[in-house]
Amino acid sequence: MASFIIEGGRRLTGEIVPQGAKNEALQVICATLLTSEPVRIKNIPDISDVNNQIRLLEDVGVKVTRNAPGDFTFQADEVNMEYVQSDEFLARCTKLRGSVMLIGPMIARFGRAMVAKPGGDKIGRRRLDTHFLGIQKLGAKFDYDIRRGVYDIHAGRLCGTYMLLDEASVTGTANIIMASVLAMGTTTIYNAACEPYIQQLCHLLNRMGANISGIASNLLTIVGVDSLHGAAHTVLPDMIEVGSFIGMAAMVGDGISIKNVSYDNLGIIPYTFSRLGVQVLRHGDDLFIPRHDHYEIDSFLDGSFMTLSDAPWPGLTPDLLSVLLVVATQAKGTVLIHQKMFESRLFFVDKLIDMGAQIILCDPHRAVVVGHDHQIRLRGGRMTSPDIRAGIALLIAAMSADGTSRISNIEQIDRGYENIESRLTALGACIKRVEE
Ligand SMILES: CC(=O)N[C@H]1[C@@H](OP(=O)(O)OP(=O)(O)OC[C@H]2O[C@@H](n3ccc(=O)[nH]c3=O)[C@H](O)[C@@H]2O)O[C@H](CO)[C@@H](O)[C@@H]1O
Ligand SMILES: C=C(OP(=O)(O)O)C(=O)O
Repeated sequence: MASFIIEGGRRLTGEIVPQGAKNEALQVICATLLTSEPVRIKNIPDISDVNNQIRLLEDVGVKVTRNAPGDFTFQADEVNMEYVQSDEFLARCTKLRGSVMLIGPMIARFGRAMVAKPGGDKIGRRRLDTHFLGIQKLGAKFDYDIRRGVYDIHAGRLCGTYMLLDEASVTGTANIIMASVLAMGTTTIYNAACEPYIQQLCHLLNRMGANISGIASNLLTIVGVDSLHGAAHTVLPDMIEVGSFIGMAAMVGDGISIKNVSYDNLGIIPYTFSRLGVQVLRHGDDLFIPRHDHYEIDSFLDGSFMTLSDAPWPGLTPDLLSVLLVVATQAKGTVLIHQKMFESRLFFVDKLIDMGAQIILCDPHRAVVVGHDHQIRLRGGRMTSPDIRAGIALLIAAMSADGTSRISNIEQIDRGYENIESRLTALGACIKRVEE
């Protein structure tokens, strides 16, 4: 276990470059299993979730070559399907959520996959119905092994079909797409998730020879092909990291440029920060966030209180609500943060309340934040990072606070933010990593 010790009150200034997107990298790495030819992927972030996913592929025999930092070639020409069934492999899969996306490509190409309960953030129920129902509809059979607690999935060649997903699950959609690209006939997925992560996966698969149309919409049509070939791909900047940096710059910045953000793929994120009164200035593909000594939360046109809530893309990603909530603690005004998708992601507000923030946790999904308008500063304290996004939100709170803070369980932050302490220290933060 490691902790961060943070000296609060420093103003940060300079330029920062976002890493490649974690959630996209987790998908496209799995897609390399769909061909025996080499697939080269650039801008892969050096974070623990993605490194674990790469290790899983290596474990099953995929040849992984590191061409340069963040630039890898994967070649799945000798996959060991015996090892996929081992307890050792299944235990490793439970370490991260992304491992669940090995099912789609494995069942499509090898007719066999195994899955135990995947890991990832402990943020409430995270069901897999959408994944399983979709892959079953394509013709796969699921047997549950009670003794081992794993699903054993078998199939001959999958058959394309129409399906209306019960929810626009991100990893579920990715899994079904990867299962259907090699199926016989046409698959139509309605109520598909369409985050940039999914769009990027589809573009890569098309470059590998797949036939996917409807990309960026919630209606995808996939005409199955007999085989896929090698291709190259570059992962987009991580929009959640960009959003985290916007929030950080608003709270503790003295003028911060966020470089090469791929603005068109940020969707509603910049606008959402502007609703809290944060100025997000666009210069080409960079963002500039000026120093904010004061920012004021908007109200709706009818004068009612602002609400920020998550929704499937192109709505607001749930992964930024924790950061938005922290930013609101120093704004002028009141906002309701409504986390609709996950039921255990707002409990971290207790720590912010201990630091002096004015927050009412109404229920597990909703918190009302009454901003201090910079009249009262947060106080440093001891806290633990319950999940990846609460972790970064607490780090931002600690950087803005008076005094010293200690955040433990920072392995959660390491899951999704590359080398965060040195990147923020380069901007003027005072953050030290200590092993416990
Ligand atoms: C590895 C990865 O890519 N993880 C992301 C992925 O997780 P993941 O793919 O696991 O999340 P899902 O999209 O499946 O669903 C998230 C939760 O939201 C609920 N739900 C989902 C869709 C919907 O329309 N309504 C609804 O309520 C689901 O029941 C579930 O409880 O998408 C989540 C939702 O953007 C993000 O928080 C995660 O960072
Ligand atoms: C919830 C998240 O990740 P995961 O789905 O990998 O747990 C996240 O990235 O905020």
